[in-house]
Amino acid sequence: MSVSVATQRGPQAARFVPRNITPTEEQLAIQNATEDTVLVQANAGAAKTTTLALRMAESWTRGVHPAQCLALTYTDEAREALRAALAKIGVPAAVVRQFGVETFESFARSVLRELDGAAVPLKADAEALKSSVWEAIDAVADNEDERWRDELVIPSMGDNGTIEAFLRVDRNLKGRMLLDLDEDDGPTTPEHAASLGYDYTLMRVFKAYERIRRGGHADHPVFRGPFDATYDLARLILAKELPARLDAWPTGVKMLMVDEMHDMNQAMHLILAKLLDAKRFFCGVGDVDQVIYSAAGADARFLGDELERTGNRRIKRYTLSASFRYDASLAKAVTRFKAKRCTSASTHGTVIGTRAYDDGGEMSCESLVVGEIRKWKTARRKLSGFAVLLRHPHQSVALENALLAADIAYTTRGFDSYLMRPEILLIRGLLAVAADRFTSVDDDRTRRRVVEAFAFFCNVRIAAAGQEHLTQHELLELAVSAVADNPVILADFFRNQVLRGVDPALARRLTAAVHIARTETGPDLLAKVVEVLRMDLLAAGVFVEEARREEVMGNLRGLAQSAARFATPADFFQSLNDAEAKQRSLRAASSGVVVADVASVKGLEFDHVAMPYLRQGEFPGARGTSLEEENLFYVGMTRAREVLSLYAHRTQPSPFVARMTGK
Ligand SMILES: Nc1ncnc2c1ncn2[C@@H]1O[C@H](COP(=O)(O)OP(=O)(O)OP(=O)(O)O)[C@@H](O)[C@H]1O
Repeated sequence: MSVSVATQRGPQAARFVPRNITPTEEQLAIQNATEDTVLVQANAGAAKTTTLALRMAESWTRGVHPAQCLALTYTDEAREALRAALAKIGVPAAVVRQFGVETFESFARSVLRELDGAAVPLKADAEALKSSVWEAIDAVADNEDERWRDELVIPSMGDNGTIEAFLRVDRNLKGRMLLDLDEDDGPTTPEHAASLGYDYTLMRVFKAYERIRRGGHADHPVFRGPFDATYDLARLILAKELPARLDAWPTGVKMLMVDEMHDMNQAMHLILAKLLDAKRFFCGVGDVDQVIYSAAGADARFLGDELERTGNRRIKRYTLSASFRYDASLAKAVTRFKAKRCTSASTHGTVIGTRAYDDGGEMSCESLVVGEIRKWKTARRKLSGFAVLLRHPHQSVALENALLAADIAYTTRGFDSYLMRPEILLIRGLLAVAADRFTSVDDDRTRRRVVEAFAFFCNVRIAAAGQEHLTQHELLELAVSAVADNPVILADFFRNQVLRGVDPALARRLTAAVHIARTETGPDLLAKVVEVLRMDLLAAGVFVEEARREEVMGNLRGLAQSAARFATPADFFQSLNDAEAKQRSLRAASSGVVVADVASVKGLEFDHVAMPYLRQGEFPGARGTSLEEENLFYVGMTRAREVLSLYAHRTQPSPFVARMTGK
């Protein structure tokens, strides 16, 4: 029978004594655990990250150099949360810096760098990967050896929906490593694709795409997408091709940790299992109900017995039974919402408030949130302890406007301020042309981004006599800099480069949009500009993901509503510039409230969490799978320490609210 050494020795065995908290018996047991493989599965806020930090600090106190400790996570936010927990329990900043705290991806990149030889370019998003996907589609369409041509559905050029579907398959196949693990290593057939649950064409495209990405070399890709380093390293491990001697491999690491282990997918698991081939301590923590990346293959089973099944380790499970973050009332709400046991050990109270909001007026959602923040401010509480969590970025337009009008400083996480989103910058550019007032955008970086937005959405081809030796990219760079540095020439740039350098139909739409902005006034003006521009078509031309294209339209609807309050387009244009300047000065003066999407605060906590816009069709959103939406909501509500404010639509409230409050 295995008995935890910590239980035998008791709490006094711990050498590291934390600041700010008094560890419980359960925490001390993990802090002192001597088994080599420790797993902790516990509720949100039950001190998983803190206890991992305690374990790291204990090892350091016992003489393990912090650099011999490596903690891996999936996201940068989780990395940040672990470093914050180390600091909170009193580990000196210099020591915190020396601990290895990496994402699987950054770890994989650092290992592969040694093998790659030359640097492999990173293509960070769907827009950057798009051309390679089209190349792969062409390769599949042109393949004369294709045996199941009738089964292929080749999309037409420009169909971003295909790119989105492909990238989803790409991420899922790589996260799950389905093709790599598949015993049936023969050619891809329609039956084989169907048996794995994928579309045949997309599977063919995946194979072609990977050939292109590898450029004919097994071990030196031409580029990598956002999670490709994890996949490439996992493949090498699976094929037993990882060189035995690698300087970048963390041979000297004695302690290995994984935080937020529910984010693990097969590729990450292979890397972890390889790291655990060597004799080193392992502690992993997670919460199966916080799986929000299943599209990338995240699977709660990796918190199960996978390590025992695939390696020669015996798992010792420890528990952290109660949450310290929130009190019994919120723990009860978690029990109701997730149908699981959740208790609290918190010494502070948590108030859950629910307000009904209307579509506009004094009881609009943003007015209510602003009212709550004002109360918080009046009580002299820190604004940075107040987080407003949104399900969709477009919801920030009305909220940011309300915050600016109320002189409340804020920062955004997980998305840009709406003023800096490309579609809003394009509209700002058109209004600047119409009003001939580009000079009143006082930040040159914003002016650059406005000009770039023209190029981005309109696919402008720059003509420059005498500079034919330059590429389009270089010409565009020169044009952008020239206009940003000398804003009075925006109108010339628009007339001579944009209107002449784009498709004639688009030129007509752009001209019509500027004409409306010059000649018309009234509350519907901006909606008309957006309509005549056919922003939906422009968005479809550049954004791969449908959700992103919907965000564009959502952002513009929000902008049109804001515009309705202004007498003329010039006034509205000026108000956006003023808002930007005000946002900067408020931010410089004080750290503000946090406006974030839920995923970007996973692992973090705030004294006050506000969740606005809880309406049917918004949260849960129409798109996501219901379990993932439910997990997102659970992550959001469990970020709160003292106050959780929920704002539910008066006539169409989100069903999640009733489920958690029981009313
Ligand atoms: N023994 C303790 N006494 C009081 N507070 C504690 C104790 N241990 C941890 N905490 C506090 O409880 C809160 C939640 O801890 P932590 O963030 O580690 O939880 P978690 O389980 O990792 O959360 P999540 O599931 O959201 O990632 C933090 O404020 C932490 O400082």
